[in-house]
Amino acid sequence: MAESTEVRNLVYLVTGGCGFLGEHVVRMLLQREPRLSELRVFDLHLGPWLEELKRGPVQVTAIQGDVTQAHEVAAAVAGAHVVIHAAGLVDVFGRASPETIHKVNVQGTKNVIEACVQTGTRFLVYTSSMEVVGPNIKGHPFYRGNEDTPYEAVHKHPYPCSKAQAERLVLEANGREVRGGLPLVTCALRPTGIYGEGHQIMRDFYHQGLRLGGRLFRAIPASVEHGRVYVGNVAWMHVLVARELERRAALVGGQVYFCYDKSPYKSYEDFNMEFLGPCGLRLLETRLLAPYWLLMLLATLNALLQWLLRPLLLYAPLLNPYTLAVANTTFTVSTDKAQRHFGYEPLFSWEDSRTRTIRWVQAMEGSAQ
Ligand SMILES: NC(=O)c1ccc[n+]([C@@H]2O[C@H](COP(=O)([O-])OP(=O)(O)OC[C@H]3O[C@@H](n4cnc5c(N)ncnc54)[C@H](O)[C@@H]3O)[C@@H](O)[C@H]2O)c1
Ligand SMILES: CC(C)CCC[C@@H](C)[C@H]1CC[C@H]2[C@@H]3[C@H](O)C=C4C[C@@H](O)CC[C@]4(C)[C@H]3CC[C@]12C
Repeated sequence: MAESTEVRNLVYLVTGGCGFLGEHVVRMLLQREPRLSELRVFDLHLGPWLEELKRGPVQVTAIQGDVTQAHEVAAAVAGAHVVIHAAGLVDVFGRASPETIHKVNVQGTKNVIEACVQTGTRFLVYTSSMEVVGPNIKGHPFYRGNEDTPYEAVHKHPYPCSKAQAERLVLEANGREVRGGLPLVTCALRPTGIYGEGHQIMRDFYHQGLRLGGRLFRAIPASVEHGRVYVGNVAWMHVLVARELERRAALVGGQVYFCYDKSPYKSYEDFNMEFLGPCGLRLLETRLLAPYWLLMLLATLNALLQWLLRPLLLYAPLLNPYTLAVANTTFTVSTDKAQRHFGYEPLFSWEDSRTRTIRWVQAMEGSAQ
């Protein structure tokens, strides 16, 4: 809990503050940023849970707004000391058009940067993604890499393209003069696959398992490692780096940091089973039944069906050629840059992260327990 002895004089703005990660960032700020006086939560869709937060010592201001609307962003940013820009359109399933993804993720980020410059806000943390690096569509493994590991980043899909462009804009804006004459200080955090309470895809896998009589079928070889990080630790990294941006501006400004913790390196499905297993699901081995070529065929068929059905309905299953390539390519990070630069240590151990996530799955409606 925040210590009451500190002077509360800082105003923070969290864009996307009602999303999966955003909600954790909001709650973490309230618990762990003792200098906070006002927390502005900006989102296209406001969550009802915000109401309960308004009873604490920090003024919580809910702002229903759209990052693609420059004037709405500028109004929300004006007077804020720090902006954590987590709003984004996370879509690798073809639900939104490439134009919409670009508008929200790239134009939205431009609007946030310009708002900081115009209104005099000096500190900006951007939630980027591992996808600005990879996995690339060539299937090159990124094995326990760090921020300096060379990798052929090839962006074709609209989502990673947009995250890479937005990240570049944020980093290039570091040092720009903001209203009042002082320099803007920016950095970007790159989470790998985030998991934890509120994770929609985990929810989808769980419900799919229940529909299949408590079974899930292995599609990805167990040897493919996929980087995962607990949402509470990603939120903590945001809070910590936001706090340190002023004190360590010369070191942290313009930098990128992978988000990491002590979560084990496993395949995407084996990792999910760490939570879904204790909730009653089993992962069945089907390598002989579903070889890679068959999965690719199904993924391509899904893409074709999506295109054919688009005039009638939205068909957007989890499996498509892009998600198959991401899930089927090793991408894991091993780094201590955030620890060296701003003293980050994971707040939640792997055991805590696992327990919290299992409890959340168990509490879901229709639980197998
Ligand atoms: N989930 C992951 O595994 C993951 C991994 C790496 C990076 N990220 C990044 O983290 C950020 C948060 O992702 P998330 O998983 O919490 O997704 P999410 O969809 O749960 O949250 C995104 C939030 O942004 C809001 N938003 C979308 N369009 C908006 C707009 N036009 N104006 C204002 N708000 C808008 C949504 O309403 C939502 O609340 C994103 O920038 C995403 O790219 C996520
Ligand atoms: C082959 C299928 C059975 C399995 C499909 C799983 C697939 C939906 C998963 C696998 C990997 C997941 C992505 C990965 O964890 C990292 C990110 C980065 C982040 O910025 C946005 C989400 C995303 C793309 C995950 C989406 C879901 C993926 C592709």
